[in-house]
Amino acid sequence: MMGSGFSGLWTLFRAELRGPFAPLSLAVVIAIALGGVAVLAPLLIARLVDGVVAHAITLPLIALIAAGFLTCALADAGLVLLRHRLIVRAQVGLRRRIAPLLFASILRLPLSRLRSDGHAGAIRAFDDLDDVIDMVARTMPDLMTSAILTLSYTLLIVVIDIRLAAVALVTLALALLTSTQLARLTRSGFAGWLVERDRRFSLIVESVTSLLTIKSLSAHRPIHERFTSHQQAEGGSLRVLRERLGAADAVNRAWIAVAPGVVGCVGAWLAMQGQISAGELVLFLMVSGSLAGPVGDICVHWEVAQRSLASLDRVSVVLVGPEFEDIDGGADSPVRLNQGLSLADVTYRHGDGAPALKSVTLAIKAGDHVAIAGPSGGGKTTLAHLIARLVDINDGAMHVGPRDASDVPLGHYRRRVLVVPHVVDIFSASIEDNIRLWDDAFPASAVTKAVSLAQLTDVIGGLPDGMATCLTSSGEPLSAGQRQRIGIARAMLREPDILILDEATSSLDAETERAVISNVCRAMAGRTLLVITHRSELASTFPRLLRITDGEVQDEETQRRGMSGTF
Ligand SMILES: Nc1ncnc2c1ncn2[C@@H]1O[C@H](COP(=O)(O)OP(=O)(O)OP(=O)(O)O)[C@@H](O)[C@H]1O
Repeated sequence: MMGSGFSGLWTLFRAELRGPFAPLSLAVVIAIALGGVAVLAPLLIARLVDGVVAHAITLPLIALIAAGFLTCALADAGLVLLRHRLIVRAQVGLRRRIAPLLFASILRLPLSRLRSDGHAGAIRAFDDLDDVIDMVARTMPDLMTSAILTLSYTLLIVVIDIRLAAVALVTLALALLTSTQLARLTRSGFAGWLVERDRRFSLIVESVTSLLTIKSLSAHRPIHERFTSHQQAEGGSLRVLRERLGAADAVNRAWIAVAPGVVGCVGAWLAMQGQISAGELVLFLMVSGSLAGPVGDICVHWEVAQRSLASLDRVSVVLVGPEFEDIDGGADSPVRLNQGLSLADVTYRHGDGAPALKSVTLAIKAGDHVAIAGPSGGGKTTLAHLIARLVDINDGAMHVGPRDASDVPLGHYRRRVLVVPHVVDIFSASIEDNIRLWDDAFPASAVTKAVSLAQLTDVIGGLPDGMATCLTSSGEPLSAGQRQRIGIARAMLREPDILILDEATSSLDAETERAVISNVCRAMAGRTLLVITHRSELASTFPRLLRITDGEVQDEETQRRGMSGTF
């Protein structure tokens, strides 16, 4: 029932969460005690009824039974309170430990996975995780408590009268069976609904982050219609789900409602025959009536568990899926990768499409500065991502010096080989944090130098809060070109062995671009620099030009060969 995702997640829970499971075990012990307390009240009532029938009732007996009830009620309330506290502790503990693991997993997912699944799935994984934690910490103990109460009441009615017990148990078993079977159907309904919910969520996020485009193109109406159609699709899947849940609930309640009638009639007949006393009949009716409560709860908890299991299927793919990158590998490695780069017969396809790079063979010597140009869609960014190992090559080989690039630990490789994209991701944080990316290992002087190389000193100096200025996630108050220079400063701070600028200065005016590129060339003297550009003036300032057209690379010498470093 619970699939391989469950076993993987369960192993993780067990390995990581010994602490939070301790309160859960206690909650189970309390559930057993609650089962014991629950049967005491009907026993006391039966004692009272039998006393009345036998004319043996006395005031001390009434007082004793009243005191017994009070004790039961206090014990029950105390145990329930304690159980809730333990469950909340377990829930909070599980969330505290598993959510960071999930976040770490998401950061380790290959880019191709995130692209193909869409970002909403990864973001929503945290909601899915909350569902799963609720199931482990709340639904399961609740289910167990209901099962223990059911068992206690069942034992009691079997002891009172086995014939009546058989009648009651058959009706309740039928209720359980049909409702749990129907509830299982709701799991696929939940899965369908979760997909539609994510689609709607993605549209909301994309629309909010693209407000400028929507406003400037007056596209609000069609976008709104798109939302309405997503909403309708989600409503449709929610309706299917609710109908299934409704059917399960109706059948469950019908069985539970019919059970006391059947038991009452058979019991009255047995009492008429003198086979059971009035007290026993009252006790039986009370206990079998109480039995309906936990049985109904089992059905409800089972339905809730179906939703959590649908969430579990999704979160286990992200949390314990097979594809993760070892981005911590070689964290302290001093090995430099400035030993030349070569690609032999390299082919790369995005998904199942046509190859974006076709049998590319090229060699770049250590310390070379090379321009890369070519028509849009030719494969320049793909080559950059491949060299930076943001994607894995399908065929062929890539070497850094004598070593196969894939033999270098990925984390170390990515720290030494950097790409600056033309759209720079900005975090809602200070400029300094955006450049450091919260890495305190860089000295302040290195940050100042990186800022200066990116021609940002005056820009930041002109802001009232300087480096402490907080940016929004869309980069305000910086201009597009200033944001690009934040990307350059990030790279300069990290002093890579191989740096690829992927149209990283495309938003700058010609003069500032010249100054930034000149600084970068100087800083990268003796290290490898690849500059992707659509500007022929910029490309012509490099001693070597690679032209990429339709996935094929042509190596062109520029007329200005020999000008490296004199940009
Ligand atoms: N994630 C992706 N999934 C599928 N195909 C992709 C993906 N990224 C790029 N492609 C395809 O790969 C080819 C090369 O794209 P690439 O981005 O490398 O071109 P480019 O030369 O950098 O273009 P531009 O100059 O416009 O930035 C294109 O045909 C593009 O459609």
